[in-house]
Amino acid sequence: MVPPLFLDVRPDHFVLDMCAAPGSKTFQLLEIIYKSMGSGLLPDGMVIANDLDVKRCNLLIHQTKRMCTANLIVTNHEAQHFPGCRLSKKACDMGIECEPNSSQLLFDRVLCDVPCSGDGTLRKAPDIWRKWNAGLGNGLHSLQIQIAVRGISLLKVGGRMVYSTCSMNPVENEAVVAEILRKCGGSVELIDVSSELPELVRRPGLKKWKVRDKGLWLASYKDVRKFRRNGIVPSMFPSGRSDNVISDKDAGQDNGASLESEDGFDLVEDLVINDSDIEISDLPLERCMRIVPHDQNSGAFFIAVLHKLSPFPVQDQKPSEMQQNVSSKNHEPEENLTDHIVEDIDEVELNTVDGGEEKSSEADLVDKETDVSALEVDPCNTCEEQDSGETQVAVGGEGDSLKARGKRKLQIQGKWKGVDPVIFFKDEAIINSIKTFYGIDESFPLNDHLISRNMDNNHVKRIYYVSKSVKDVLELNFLVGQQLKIASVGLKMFERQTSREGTSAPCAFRISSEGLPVILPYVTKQILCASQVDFKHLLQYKTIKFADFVDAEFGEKASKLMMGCCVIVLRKGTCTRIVDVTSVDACMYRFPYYPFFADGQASSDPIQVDASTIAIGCWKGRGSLSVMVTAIDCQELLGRLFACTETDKSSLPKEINGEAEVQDMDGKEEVAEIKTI
Ligand SMILES: C[S@@+](CC[C@H](N)C(=O)[O-])C[C@H]1O[C@@H](n2cnc3c(N)ncnc32)[C@H](O)[C@@H]1O
Repeated sequence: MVPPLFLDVRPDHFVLDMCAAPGSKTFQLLEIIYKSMGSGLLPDGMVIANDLDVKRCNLLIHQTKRMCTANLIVTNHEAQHFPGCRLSKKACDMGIECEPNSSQLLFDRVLCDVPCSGDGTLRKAPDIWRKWNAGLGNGLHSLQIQIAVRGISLLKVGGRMVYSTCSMNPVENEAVVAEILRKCGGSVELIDVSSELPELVRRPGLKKWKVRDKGLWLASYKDVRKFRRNGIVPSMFPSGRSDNVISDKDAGQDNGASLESEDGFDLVEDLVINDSDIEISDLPLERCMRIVPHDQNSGAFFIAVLHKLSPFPVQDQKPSEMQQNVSSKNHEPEENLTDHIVEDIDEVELNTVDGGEEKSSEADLVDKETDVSALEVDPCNTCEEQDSGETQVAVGGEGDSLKARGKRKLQIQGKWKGVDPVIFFKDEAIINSIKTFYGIDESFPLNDHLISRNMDNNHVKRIYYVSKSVKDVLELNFLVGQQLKIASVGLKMFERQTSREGTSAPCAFRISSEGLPVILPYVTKQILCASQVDFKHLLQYKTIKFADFVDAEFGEKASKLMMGCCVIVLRKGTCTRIVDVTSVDACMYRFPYYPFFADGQASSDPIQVDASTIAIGCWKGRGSLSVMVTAIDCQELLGRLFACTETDKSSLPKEINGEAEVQDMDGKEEVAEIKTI
C-alpha cells in the first residue's frame, strides 16, 4: 500500500497504473483521486489500470467495481508496449483535430509496480522459500527495465513515477533504477523522499551488490561466462558497464558450473570475491527505499521515486544517430550487443514509420505511429461483436467528413478481437426517455458521457457513464485508431430492464446500483423516502404489496410512481445503529450532500442526501414494490443497518411466495429470491 502514497496524486491527475492487477493499488489511487473531492462530485483526473493478464484484469475490474467510479479505464496491454496514442502530424494535416494538449496521451503520474520474483512476500507466502532462485529475478530484469522506461516515456515533463517491487533482490531493484537513469540521461532524476511519510521506517538503496548466476557470485560483467552472456547483462551490475569483458577463451572456461543443481543453488564452492572487486554505483541509489520485514513487522519491498525533468534526449535525435549513440555508449562492437541493447535500437527504428520527417516522440518509442491510413483498419481485423452495417453511432457528431468517416469506420469494425467495442452512446430517444423518466436535473452532464459496448442500439443492455477526463481519452483513442485495448471503462449507470408485467414501463432502462451514487443527487422523479420499518421490510422480503407497507402514505405514494425503476431512500434519523456500511457496497453509501424533492414535485420535505445516505434501486410493479439489490447485499445491509441476525429472521412474519416481477435482459432474476408478504 505504500508505493501509491509516494506518487503525490492529486484529483486532477491522469494516472497510469502499468501492472495493475489484482488492483489493490489501483483502488488506492482512485481513492486518493476522489478523496479531496466534494463527495459525489467526479474528479477531473482519471486512472488507466493496465495488466497483461486477462484473468487478473477481470479480478481488477471486480475489485474496483466497489469504487463506483466513472474515472477508470482498464486496459490489457504489455506494459512495455503500452500505446502512445499520439496523433501523427499527417493526421493533423489531413484535417483531424489536433489540439496541442489533446494530441497525445501522457500522464501526470505513473505507477510501475512491476512483476518481480516476490521474495519480499515470504512471510505471507512461505512457499517462496521453496520456489525462489536467483534466476527468477535475473529473468525479469530486462522486462522490468523495459516497462519502467516505457513508463517514463509516457510521463509528462514534471511528472512523477514510482517504481516498486516486492523483492529484496538488487538485480530487480537498484540495478533497474540505475539503468533507467543511464538510459534517460539527465531527463530523469531519482528523488530523495526522506522527508515524505516520515513514520515509514526505511533503509537506503544499495550502491553495491553482486549478481548470482547458476550458483556463482559475479562481481562485475567481466565475470560472466560467455555462454551466460545472453542471460546476464551489464545492467545487472552496479556500474552497468560491459567493458573489460574477459576474452572468449577465458570466458569459455567452466567455473565448475557443471556441478550446479537445477535451480542454481550451491552445489559448487562459491568463488571468493574480494570486497574490492565489487563495483560501486556512482548514481545516488541511496535515495531508493528498502522496507524490510523486521523493521516494522511488514513484508519487504522496494520503492524508487523518479521525477521527469525534460523530454528524453532521444527526442531530438535521428534514429541513425541514436544507433550510434547506443553502440558507442556501450563501447561494444555491434555483434556483441546484448539482447537488451538491441531492443533499444528496435524502439528507435520504429520511430521512423513516418519517414523520419517528424521529430519522434518518446511516447511512441515502441509504437508505430498512427496516420490517417491506419484509421482505415483492415476489414479482417473486426471484432466479433460487430455485426450490423448500420452507422447509428457518431462520435461527437462532427461535420468534418474525413474525421467522421475514419472514426465511424473504426467503430463499426472494432479493433481488438475478443474485446467489445467502445461506442459513444448517442441515441437521443433513449437518453431523453431516461432523463424524463427519472427527472434528471439538467446540471448533470449526461450527453456525450454515455458509452455502450454494442454497436446495435436496439440490443444495448448496459450504458456506462464516463467522466470528462475519460471521455477525452476515449475521443483521442478513436482518433488514433483505437490503440487502447479497453477491457472495461466507466461506471455501469443504466441497464435495460423488462418486467413480467409487460413492456408497459415508460423507460426501458433502470439505474444500476453502481451508478446510483453518482446520479442520485440529480434524480428528481421516481424517488421516495421510506421509514426504517418499511425499508427493513423491503430488504427482508424483497417484494411488498403497496397496501402492506406499515407507512400507508408511503404505500400510497409508491403506488403512484410510474411503472419501472425507482429509488428508495432510507429516511434520515431512522436507523437504529450508526454503522460502517463502507464494505457492504460502496455504491450504497457514497452520496453527496444534495437536497432534492421526493416524487419529482416541489415538496416542503426535501430529502437531504449526504455521505451517510442509504438508498436502493427498486422496481415499481402493478401491485407491489420489489428491491433490485442482490440477496447478498440485502442481507449485508440488513445486518449492518438493523443488526438483523439469523435469530431475528426467525421471528419475522411468515413469507408467502410471490412472483418475481423483475428480470434483466438475460432473463436472470436480479433478485435471487423475490417473496411477497
Ligand atoms: C506485482 S503484480 C501487480 C500488483 C498490483 N500493482 C496491485 O497492487 O494489486 C504484477 C502484475 O504485472 C502483471 N504483468 C506481468 N507482466 C506484465 C507485462 N509485461 N505488462 C503488464 N503487466 C504485466 C502481472 O499479471 C501482475 O498482475
